[in-house]
Amino acid sequence: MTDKIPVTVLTGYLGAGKTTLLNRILTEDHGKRYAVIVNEFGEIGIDNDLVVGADEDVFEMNNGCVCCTVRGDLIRVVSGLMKRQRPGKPAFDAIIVETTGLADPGPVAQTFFVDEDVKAKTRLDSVTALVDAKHVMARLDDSKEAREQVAFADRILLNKTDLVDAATLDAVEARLRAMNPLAPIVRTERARVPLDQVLDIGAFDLERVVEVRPDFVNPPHGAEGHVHDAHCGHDHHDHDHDHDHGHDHHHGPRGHSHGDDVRGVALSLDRPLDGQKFTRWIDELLAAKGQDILRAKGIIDVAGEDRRLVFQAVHMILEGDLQRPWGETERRWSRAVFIGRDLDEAALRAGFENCLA
Ligand SMILES: Nc1nc2c(ncn2[C@@H]2O[C@H](COP(=O)(O)OP(=O)(O)OP(=O)(O)O)[C@@H](O)[C@H]2O)c(=O)[nH]1
Repeated sequence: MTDKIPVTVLTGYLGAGKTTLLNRILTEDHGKRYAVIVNEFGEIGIDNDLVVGADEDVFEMNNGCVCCTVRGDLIRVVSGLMKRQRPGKPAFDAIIVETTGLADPGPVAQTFFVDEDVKAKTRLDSVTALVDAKHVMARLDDSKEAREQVAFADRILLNKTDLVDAATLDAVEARLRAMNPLAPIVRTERARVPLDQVLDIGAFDLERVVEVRPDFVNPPHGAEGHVHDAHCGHDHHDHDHDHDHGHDHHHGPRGHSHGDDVRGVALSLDRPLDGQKFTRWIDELLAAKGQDILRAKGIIDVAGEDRRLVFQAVHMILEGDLQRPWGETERRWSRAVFIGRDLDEAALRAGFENCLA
């Protein structure tokens, strides 16, 4: 048991603070080597690039959504990791999986029980959910995924405590507690938490999960959560995406929709943008449409600037700063992703292109 590599799954709605926690873990002086698996939205690779020191230890699942294709991806990535070795021991001390904000963590957790190879070498240590204290109430009302994430967690970090008052925090905590009576709730700002409270805590409780979801370890073919394996008689990676997974989303060529109306729009440009124009555009856009924009983020090539402008938004709350310089051989380009309801892709694209220097 103890020589199995612990796996921590980070879940939480769009913008709750998963990457913030991940970066905290990776920068802390712990002498451990972590393999990090991130879910990438579409092909433009923003998330991977926002993980500090993103290097050979960060692995991508390229699909932005944890439907069965990504579970296949996850099995492939984890199996690959297990084959690596340091002298006398595995190549990594632990694995951290950051799921997308729109994912139900159940299928990801399931991967560590269903695939024999993965099961033999890893142990699911915990599913930790990040919660955005400011926005979570509305999301618990309107998003099934947000509710699943809270219900499924072994540990909850009630994050962004700086953005709300004490009464709101108490109300949020009471609601989380009602949805998940067992998971300890830790209040955090910028996901600041002692790492021994989130890593290697042995919190995942299969019995509890099986009580809530009896099919957890062995969902039937065709059911949500089913993992295709050798017994299915078809190749997992090649199957057609249009068939019915028993849940309600599909992937388009650019956008990605989830549930009825939440979708993503990815934009990119190979020419530099005018920094002032871009700032004005994003400010005005969030002021006008911030209710519908659940999440926006991007890395911008600003004309006349050597550093990368990174912006992040959760609804109307925008943060942006100039971060590290572009590398000598790095491709300089601007990428942005918007995830929300009723997004007007053509208008977003036109607005973005209007910012060209
Ligand atoms: N005010 C405040 N902002 C925070 C806190 N934690 C994170 N943020 C900001 O919230 C935004 C989203 O944080 P991320 O860590 O990228 O969130 P995420 O869950 O990884 O987002 P997705 O992967 O897109 O779902 C960023 O701008 C963070 O700087 C906090 O405690 N307080």
